[in-house]
Amino acid sequence: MRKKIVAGNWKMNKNLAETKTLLLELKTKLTASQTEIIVAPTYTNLGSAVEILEDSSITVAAQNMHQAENGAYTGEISADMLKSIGVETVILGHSERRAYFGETDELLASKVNTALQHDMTIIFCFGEELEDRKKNNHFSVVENQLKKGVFHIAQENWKNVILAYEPVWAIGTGETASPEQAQEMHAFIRKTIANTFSEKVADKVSILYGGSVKPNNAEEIFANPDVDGGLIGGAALDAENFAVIANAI
Ligand SMILES: O=C[C@H](O)COP(=O)(O)O
Repeated sequence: MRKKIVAGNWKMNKNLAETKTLLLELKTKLTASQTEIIVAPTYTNLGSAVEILEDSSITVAAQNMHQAENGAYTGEISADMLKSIGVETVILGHSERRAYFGETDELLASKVNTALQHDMTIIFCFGEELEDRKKNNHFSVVENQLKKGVFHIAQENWKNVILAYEPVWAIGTGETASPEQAQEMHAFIRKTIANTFSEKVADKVSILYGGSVKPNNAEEIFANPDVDGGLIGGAALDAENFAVIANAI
């Protein structure tokens, strides 16, 4: 049985006080959830988030990390730093990191390696742009991102991998992939993993959908057999909305 996961990527939102308020609201609203819940506040609030969620089943992820162990990389955060405050999961490859911070497939492969060497769980994001879909290139773009970003991972390390398919045209736009488009792509991803590794790896890996998931569309997206949950942006910033989405699986 694959894990069902709903993760909230808070991006650059919520100061410390706001973070504490939202986390306390989530703790009260999500007590009965069977789904694995992950929240990714900004770096400055990760330590507080870990403390606040200590007695709950909600876990904390970082939104990014550097590939080096340590050194002269002003402004960067290492895997060891994250682990030292109790953060065991990291989002890598988000389209905003790729687009605004020049993160390439090669750089991401290196971050993936570092995170896995530290026994962290990665939420690896990828997805095509609107132009790719219009030209019917979306399958090859996604396959290429997977090949370059995660297909070098040793079979035994796939237990620490969560994939997040996020079509760039659906992120923060209010436009979402239709349930059919999401299922079609997720099935393609799973088949590609089965062909590259094994049916067992493909069956086990959770593939999340991200891109304008809201309380009113979560259920139909999550109902697809190859959609194992969601990576939620805007709607994760409100406890009520996030709880509805988390309970929609
Ligand atoms: O990481 C989350 C995704 O970028 C989705 O964001 P969104 O739900 O605001 O479209």
